[in-house]
Amino acid sequence: MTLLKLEQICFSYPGQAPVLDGASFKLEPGQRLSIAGPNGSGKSTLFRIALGLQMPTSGRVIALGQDRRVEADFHDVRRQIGLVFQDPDDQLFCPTVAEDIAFGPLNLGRSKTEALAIVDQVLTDLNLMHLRDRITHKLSGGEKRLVTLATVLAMEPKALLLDEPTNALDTKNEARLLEILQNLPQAILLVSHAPAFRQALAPDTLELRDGRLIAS
Ligand SMILES: Nc1ncnc2c1ncn2[C@@H]1O[C@H](COP(=O)(O)OP(=O)(O)OP(=O)(O)O)[C@@H](O)[C@H]1O
Repeated sequence: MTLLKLEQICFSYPGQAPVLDGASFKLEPGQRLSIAGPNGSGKSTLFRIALGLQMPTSGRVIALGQDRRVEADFHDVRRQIGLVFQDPDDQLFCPTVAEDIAFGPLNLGRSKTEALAIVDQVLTDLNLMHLRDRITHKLSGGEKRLVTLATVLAMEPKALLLDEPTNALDTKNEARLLEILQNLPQAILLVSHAPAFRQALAPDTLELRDGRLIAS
């Protein structure tokens, strides 16, 4: 089953020229796909539309085999397709790292013991156990980014939408993140301005130009 299919998406912010003007793509299970395009071309907007955080003016969002039209249609989508936001501060809101990672599993109905076991497992997998009890807002930018990925992986999604995941990472952590992502089973849709990172993780690239996605 195709995980995500966007068909002919059009979208404008009020009083502005259209950002998206017939953008289409699809993401299959296990697929790795990049979206490239200049600043302001609409990449983050496209991600938000894919998860129902913004509604398109026209076009179809088909996720996990079903048409998604209204807010309620997207609750299940957001559980199964994890978005790692461009800015970690949009995603981390609990006092500690462990609480932030536990939030998703608790929300899905896991017990506190189960959620804490998931926290430890995800942090161990990402080699981040040393951050477990840190105050989230006091983490460095790069640490926040890795914790953000942990919060999403804790939900065991089928796909990851990654918006500029290498932002704020030093060379060593960028290489570590790449290795982690390369070994994940999930489908990945990557937005990145770093050509080498795209090439290594998801060389199959669509270019967002004039509101449309074109194979490059
Ligand atoms: N909430 C908003 N209200 C009005 N305009 C917005 C809003 N969010 C984004 N825009 C505008 O829409 C356009 C697309 O923005 P978007 O963030 O989707 O681009 P992007 O391709 O992700 O950019 P970047 O590569 O810089 O992250 C830009 O011109 C931006 O200024």
